[in-house]
Amino acid sequence: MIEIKDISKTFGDRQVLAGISGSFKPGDTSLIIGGSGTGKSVLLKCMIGLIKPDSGEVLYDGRNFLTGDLEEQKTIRREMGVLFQGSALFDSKTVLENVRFPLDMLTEQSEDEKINRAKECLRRVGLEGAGDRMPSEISGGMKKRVGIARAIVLNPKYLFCDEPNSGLDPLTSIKIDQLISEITDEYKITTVVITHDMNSMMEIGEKIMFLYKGKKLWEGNSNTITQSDVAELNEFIYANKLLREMEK
Ligand SMILES: Nc1ncnc2c1ncn2[C@@H]1O[C@H](COP(=O)(O)OP(=O)(O)OP(=O)(O)O)[C@@H](O)[C@H]1O
Repeated sequence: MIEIKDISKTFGDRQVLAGISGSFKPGDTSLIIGGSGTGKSVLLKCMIGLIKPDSGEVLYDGRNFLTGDLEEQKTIRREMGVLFQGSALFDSKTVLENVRFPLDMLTEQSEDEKINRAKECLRRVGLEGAGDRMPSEISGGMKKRVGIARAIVLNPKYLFCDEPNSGLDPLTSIKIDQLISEITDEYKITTVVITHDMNSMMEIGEKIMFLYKGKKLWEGNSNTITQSDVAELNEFIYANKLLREMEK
């Protein structure tokens, strides 16, 4: 379980996050949604320790990530998997080398153990046999899968995905969403996904948090999202639908 309490962040004279609180449960794929520039990525970065909030708390199963001692922070960091926007693969490494990279950096496992674990993760994301290929030789959807395999290679308790659907066609997007959701459920991971994608909201939104100008204006799930009486959320959904219609 991840709990965030009253997170605020200001850059210069611009307040980007204004007291955000909420919780995320194991086995749930929780979504953070909202328009461009509303603070989604900054919130995610505060949660994973890439940005220090001005105030507030981030608790990982009760452990305070921001004020805990360095050893504890390191332990929590090792329990996180992150799928970055654009997959962030190393172009000069093969698919298998990309997936085993966290094992090389953070474990003392033997060569065989690392190769076997990386292969196991590639198998889990449906890329068995693609280990020797280079990132430039595979599709965008496959790259996301490699990114997911790398994010789960250390068996994370917490998984963070920043716009996992960006740049993908609708069908591939759905498959990637399903994969993230299945893995979350299977390993009882606490997963937090930032997305703009309306399909994702309807398909995998077990918990959805809507941000608007740095504030949490609404919280619910895919069943309740279309019944909200929050005007800003309704506008966001409407704009999303319109965009989707125009793309057809
Ligand atoms: N390191 C930084 N320094 C200064 N301002 C920043 C920094 N990071 C983000 N911002 C600003 O904070 C605001 C929120 O940015 P953020 O990236 O969180 O938006 P977002 O909701 O993720 O948007 P998008 O969907 O377009 O990615 C933006 O105005 C951005 O310019």
